[in-house]
Amino acid sequence: MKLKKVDILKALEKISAPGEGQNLVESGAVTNVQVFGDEVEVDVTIKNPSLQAKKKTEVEILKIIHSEVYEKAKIKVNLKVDAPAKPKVNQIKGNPIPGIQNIIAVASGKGGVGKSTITANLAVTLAKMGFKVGLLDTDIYGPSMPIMFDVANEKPLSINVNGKAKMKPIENYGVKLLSIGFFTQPNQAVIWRGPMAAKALNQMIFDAHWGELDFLLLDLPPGTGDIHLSIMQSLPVTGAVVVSTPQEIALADARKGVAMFQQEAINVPVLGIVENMAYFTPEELPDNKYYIFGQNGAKNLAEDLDVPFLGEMPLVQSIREAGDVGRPAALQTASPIEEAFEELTKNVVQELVRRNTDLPPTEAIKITTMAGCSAVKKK
Ligand SMILES: Nc1ncnc2c1ncn2[C@@H]1O[C@H](COP(=O)(O)OP(=O)(O)OP(=O)(O)O)[C@@H](O)[C@H]1O
Repeated sequence: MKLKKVDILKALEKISAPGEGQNLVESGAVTNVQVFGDEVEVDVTIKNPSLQAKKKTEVEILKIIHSEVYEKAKIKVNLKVDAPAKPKVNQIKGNPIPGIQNIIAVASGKGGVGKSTITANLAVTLAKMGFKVGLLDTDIYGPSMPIMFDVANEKPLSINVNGKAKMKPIENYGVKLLSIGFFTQPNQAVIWRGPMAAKALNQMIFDAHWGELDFLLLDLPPGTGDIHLSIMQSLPVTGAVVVSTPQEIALADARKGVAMFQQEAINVPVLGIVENMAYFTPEELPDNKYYIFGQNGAKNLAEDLDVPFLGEMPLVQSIREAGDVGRPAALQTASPIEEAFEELTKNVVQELVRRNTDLPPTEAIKITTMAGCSAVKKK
């Protein structure tokens, strides 16, 4: 059968690209149609860059030509994306903290997805790379950093700095740590509410002697509550990392987490999404992977939301054990876990460098190269 270009165009007038009002022909999305006998080649350019939109457009083109023109037509779709340039909205809030170059907030929508584990391991990996690192555990509901860093019984001392009393962070594995956990009894329910918690946090930031830091990591509480809003508004947060497992309910909450950072009142650039517990690997069978929470969920979410995918971390028993005994797993030298955390950390730094290049040069953002990462051997 010999197909006609005009019939193909007429069929394409019946569909539109996701998120675009006009039909494919009217909007100018179809840039070329060629027919050779029963073969059709359609060039189309859409604005929505998500994988879903691309797939949907392609499938709809095939369907409409098969149903309206010729059911055995051999169709090739050449799909391009021409996303409108997003305005740069990366505005740093709050006053810069003298000596602290970059503040990275680590968040998750859902609790228990491994946000604190990822934060602790990012911190020790950055320290191993030669960066000066601080970690502030702001999780008022379940501060876990004192245990993860094996300093649960320590109390920060008050020191005198230029005539002012300052709180001295506890240091272990090259990371300076302050946590709400240092100021609460282990068995006491934490019922600090918004303003009080925000005040305590502000003290740990502004009345602490952090010294010079390349990175201050914030372990945020799970969810998207008031405490997040006040932290983000009072601190010059350089970027946010969102942790999720590949599971549907975790992803729905991670999506809310990303939306929180991107909303106007907060407006913190999202450095990317980490997929934790991406698959289970038994220690004795390191090549076996079991996708118990589903496969690539966070990776697909990152693509869908058009934010960077920073990497995946397997579910490994020794990561949990290392957290429980207070020695983050990334400290196990020459292990696959150490390598995986190095890869993840490099991706975070790379995204941060990219963000900093885009951002206005404020005091809060100074790291503009990955020089420090050269300490880590490339695979
Ligand atoms: N990749 C992993 N492999 C094995 N165990 C993990 C992994 N990531 C986290 N865990 C374990 O899962 C549990 C929950 O992790 P973690 O406390 O880091 O989560 P969270 O998201 O910070 O939780 P919340 O914010 O609700 O307190 C911990 O016991 C931790 O050791």
